[in-house]
Amino acid sequence: MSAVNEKKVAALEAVKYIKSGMTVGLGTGSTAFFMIEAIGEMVQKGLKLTAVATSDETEKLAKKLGIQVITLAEAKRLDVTIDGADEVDEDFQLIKGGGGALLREKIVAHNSDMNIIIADSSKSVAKLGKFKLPIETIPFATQLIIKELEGMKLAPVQRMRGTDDYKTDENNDIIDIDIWDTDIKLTDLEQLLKTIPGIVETGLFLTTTDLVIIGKGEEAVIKKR
Ligand SMILES: O=C(CO)[C@H](O)[C@H](O)COP(=O)(O)O
Repeated sequence: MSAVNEKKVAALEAVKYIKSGMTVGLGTGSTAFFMIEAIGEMVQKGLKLTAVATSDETEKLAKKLGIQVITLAEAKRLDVTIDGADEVDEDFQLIKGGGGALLREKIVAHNSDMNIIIADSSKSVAKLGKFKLPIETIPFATQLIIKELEGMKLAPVQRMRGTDDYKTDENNDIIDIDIWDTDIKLTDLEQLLKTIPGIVETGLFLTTTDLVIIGKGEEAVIKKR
């Protein structure tokens, strides 16, 4: 079965956790797309919910499908957030940010009572780091941060869109780094990166995930923390 179908299988399983009256965090990316589409259908059939979007793209899609989108401040707290991931390991640790929405995604995850990650089977890994870890930086500091990360042997590469710097919804930059060979523990690496002024957020989501739903063939494999 194709990755696209596995994404859909995982998404359709995840929306079963949504109940009427909930405030739901909507993730970003091609897997989250199927979840948002399914929630749109549920809303059209009469389900009442409010949603907080993790990116401008998600907000646009949700509104188009008739989902009521509110701000995080209005929501105060979310019942459940469903989002994709670039990699997920056996300890519920993730790399996210391939789609560049890591900052809002991490804020929304932090403010959710339950976080469900949906992914196709290729995202399930024994060890994080084949996927380059995205970090979001303030443009004022980006070039100096790149130099610092080079010194840490993390092979930083600034993300581009064509010939322009890639920009996040917050108008920040993304630097993708290679953590595969680092012997620094992930929790320490996360802390270390956050001590560098100008790094706003990293794509390491180490503690927020409660449930992982992997589409494997026609089946949804559910893993609970
Ligand atoms: O973190 C993300 C966006 O910032 C996405 O969840 C991640 O990139 C996975 O995307 P996709 O479902 O398209 O593979």
